Amino acid sequence: MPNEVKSLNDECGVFGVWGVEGPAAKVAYSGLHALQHRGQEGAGILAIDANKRLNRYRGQGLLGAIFDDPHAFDRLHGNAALGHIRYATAGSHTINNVQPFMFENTETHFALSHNGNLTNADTLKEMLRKTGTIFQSDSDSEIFGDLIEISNQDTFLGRIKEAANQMHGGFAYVLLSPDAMYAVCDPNGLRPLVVGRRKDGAVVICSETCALDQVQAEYVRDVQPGEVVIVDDSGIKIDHFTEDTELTICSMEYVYFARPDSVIHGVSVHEARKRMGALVARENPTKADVVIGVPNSSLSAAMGYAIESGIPYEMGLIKNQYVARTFIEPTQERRERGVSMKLSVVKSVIKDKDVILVDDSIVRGTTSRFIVKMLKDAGAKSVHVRIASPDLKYPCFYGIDIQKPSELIGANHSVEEIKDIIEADSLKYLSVEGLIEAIDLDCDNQYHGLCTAYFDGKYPTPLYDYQETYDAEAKRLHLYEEDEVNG
Ligand SMILES: O=P(O)(O)OC[C@H]1O[C@H](OP(=O)(O)OP(=O)(O)O)[C@H](O)[C@@H]1O
Ligand SMILES: NC(=O)CC[C@H](N)C(=O)O
Ligand SMILES: [Mg+2]
Repeated sequence: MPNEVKSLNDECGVFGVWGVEGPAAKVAYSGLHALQHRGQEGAGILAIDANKRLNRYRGQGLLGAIFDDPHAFDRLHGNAALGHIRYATAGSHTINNVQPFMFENTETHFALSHNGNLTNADTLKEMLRKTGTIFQSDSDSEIFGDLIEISNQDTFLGRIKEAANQMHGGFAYVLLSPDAMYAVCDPNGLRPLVVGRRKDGAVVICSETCALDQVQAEYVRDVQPGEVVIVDDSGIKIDHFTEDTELTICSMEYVYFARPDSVIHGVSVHEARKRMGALVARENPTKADVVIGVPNSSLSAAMGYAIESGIPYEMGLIKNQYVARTFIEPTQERRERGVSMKLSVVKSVIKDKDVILVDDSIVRGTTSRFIVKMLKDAGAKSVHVRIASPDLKYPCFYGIDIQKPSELIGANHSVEEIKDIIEADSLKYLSVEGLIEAIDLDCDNQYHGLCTAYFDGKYPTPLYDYQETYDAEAKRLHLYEEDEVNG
């Protein structure tokens, strides 16, 4: 496994490219490299050769290490390729679950890469099992391909649409067949997916615009909820599998997951984070000597906080560049070890100072508890923790690995208790209204275009297979009652 430390699990990255002048697999590799922050558990690239055969190379760990094998690209010929970076939300951490998945039983063979999490995967698997489907993995992602294979529709596009209508939850899929590349986005657009075009005419569909930049592709458009985008030698066509759509893209993409140089639905992630930091400062004015961020994800928010408050921004924490993200790590023990190997204090910045520590989120509390202690050990007079997103109390079922409320410190403790647990002098979060204002999507639906369920429990869809377990655990943790009290 990679030398990776992350407290919030990432979301998976997908990258597809059609019509490259030259080997498409190399373009996919570059694109996936820019998406590595979205998952560190495994990666794969598949290419379609001149004989329309699918060839794949995949492995566990970081992309660079997997493709360091001198023979990795030996069979990856052709002008179209599909890649995936995995961070597991469903299924085991095994090589069988590393994507792209290949489907070669039908006359139309194809491959797929998925970012998201299906909320009715168990029900669909049960149904598929009865039709005789033999699964190649225990991941939810392959279900789309299995549904396409059993569909009776006449055309491949018809089969894609029929299958997409049976799935619920978060899904941003890219599919590749010898005839075309397709992008399919769930009716709420929970996960990001963008289309771009290179100078050689090749079309790219991937999770974030930072990967478009990496492969010199110009942004064309975001894939919208319910859409099927079809790319073939005649160009890009837009279709849809449903018109019953409502954009509620994951707000955590803006808070934490996406790279700051990405733009999602017209909003720069870096600028949104700066506004989150500025608003948390405005909502909770506090006197202090320095503002510091927690590299990497909260640096934009810390800058925004410093500018708004007028308190100098300083580099109080250093991140070891050879250790990766913490939330993404699959076990708590590895997360804790990860944080301690990852961050260190610049003592001259901290000693005898009242410090504002800005982080983008508290999930399990591993990171903040550790950092506050480090800052105090380095001589900080006081440490005021400011979180540039609201208190994270509710699990996510759409593609982030926080499915159990019991894992979330915010679900189990009040803000006052969390402040004591992390031994901070004070602790404040951004309000949900502040978060919506900071992201400022150009969307006037009831959700302002965002899924904020992790903070307010307002899930934009039914939870299907997860509903019963969620209800039981939420009741046990008194989440509903607390919200009623809070009005
Ligand atoms: O409360 P916790 O469970 O510790 O999780 C929250 C922390 O995890 C994330 O950073 P992470 O270390 O994953 O990645 P980063 O280096 O990209 O900021 C996030 O930015 C918080 O710092
Ligand atoms: N983070 C993701 O998008 C995960 C994809 C898929 N659900 C898996 O577990 O592999
Ligand atoms: Mg962080």
